[in-house]
Amino acid sequence: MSLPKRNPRLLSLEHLKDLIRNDEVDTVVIAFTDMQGRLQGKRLHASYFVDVVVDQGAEGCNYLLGVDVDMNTVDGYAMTSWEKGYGDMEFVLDYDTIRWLPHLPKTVLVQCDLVLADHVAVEPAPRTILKKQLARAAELGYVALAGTELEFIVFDDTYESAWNAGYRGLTPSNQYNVDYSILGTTRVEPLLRDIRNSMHAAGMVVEGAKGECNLGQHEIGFLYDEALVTADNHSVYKTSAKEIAALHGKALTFMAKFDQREGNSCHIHLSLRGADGDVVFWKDGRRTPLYDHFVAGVLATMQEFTLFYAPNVNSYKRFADGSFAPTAVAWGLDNRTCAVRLVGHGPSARMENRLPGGDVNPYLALAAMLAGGLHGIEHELELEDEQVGNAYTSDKPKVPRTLRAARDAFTTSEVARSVFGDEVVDHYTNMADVELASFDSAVTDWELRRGFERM
Ligand SMILES: NC(=O)CC[C@H](N)C(=O)O
Repeated sequence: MSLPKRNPRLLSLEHLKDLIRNDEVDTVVIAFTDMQGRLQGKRLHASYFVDVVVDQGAEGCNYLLGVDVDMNTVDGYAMTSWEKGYGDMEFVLDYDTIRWLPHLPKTVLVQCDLVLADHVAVEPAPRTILKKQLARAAELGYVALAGTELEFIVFDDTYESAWNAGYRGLTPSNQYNVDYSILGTTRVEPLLRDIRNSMHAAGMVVEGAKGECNLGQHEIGFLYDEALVTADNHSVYKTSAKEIAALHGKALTFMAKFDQREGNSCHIHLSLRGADGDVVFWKDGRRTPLYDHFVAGVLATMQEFTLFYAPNVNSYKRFADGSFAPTAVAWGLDNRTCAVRLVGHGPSARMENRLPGGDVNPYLALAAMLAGGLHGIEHELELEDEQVGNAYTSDKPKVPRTLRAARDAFTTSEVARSVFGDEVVDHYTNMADVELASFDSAVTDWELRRGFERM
């Protein structure tokens, strides 16, 4: 077996320079993925990119790793604050990530790492966090292969009208459950096709699309790749899908739970390979001890690392019994009621983590799965017996039910502190604290509906 090759539709720097010289590219977006999983960065004129940025790099304010989703400056972060003057961090362009954004005219994207003035990596940056775990895996002789499966819900409203309506009374693009429905998905095909074909041209291997259960819910699947490539692709796809929906006059959401029907998941598939791509999870027709230790480690750390799988208040609304989203920390063979489902055999043997929702940060979730799995390998953790039958009604340990519970489990986790480091654990604990304080001060429409007249 060999490892996945670099996608031929990605561009080299030399090729990009030619395209700019021939005026086929006039805009270069440089961006990194922030804590919330968003692409943040700048649009550069292509000539400025070639003449200046390729040699000198670019900077951005370090508050980008210390704001909430509304871009409010908030307290509690060690690396960035008013006291520290909110200085710059450097964008280090990763020229292995140059790609077309085909839905935008003459535009390409370059993804970035973040370093401080002294060229030290910014520890709490999601891409840094994943790279650190990939380096740990490499030290042990392994490469991580991964795939992420994002679900989303499409509405026939624009983002602007949805915002102005307070997200009430929106029209989903399908009126009924379109799970696997060809007819139902054909209704949304102009948008889905545009996303699939754009992402193909952007250097991803698109498998296909299928309908899902909630009204207007769909999923576009991509082939697995090395974990960093998959996380990069995931970030680009998520932003592009929203941009393309907007071009179609529609809005789509990846939020974990839009309403009381099925939520949006982001199942993550992961396996290890040897450094040359050799299969290490399967031998002589069965799972290897290494595979079992890995899965045992993911399960052992699942509650402590749930903050990285379910980062928002809303993420926890998804964990409902009988919803295909997990509530039990259990593993099973092709069992969709468990948080961990083992699928495939031989070279395709892999674990599926069903915990993450569409709001997950792929770098953090992949880092958590790797950190947990490597912990299992290093400590040769024994894999418990598989869950047979319905895990929802089993007596298995439960997935944390709230962001507060996940935050407490994360911040007190010795494993988290040893594998991610105190700086990272404290940073993301603060992120959870900020979200919780904001949510605790909000009066929800649920409270108004119950309390305004009748209490
Ligand atoms: N495809 C599925 O298994 C459905 C997953 C479900 N939508 C969830 O939120 O977890």
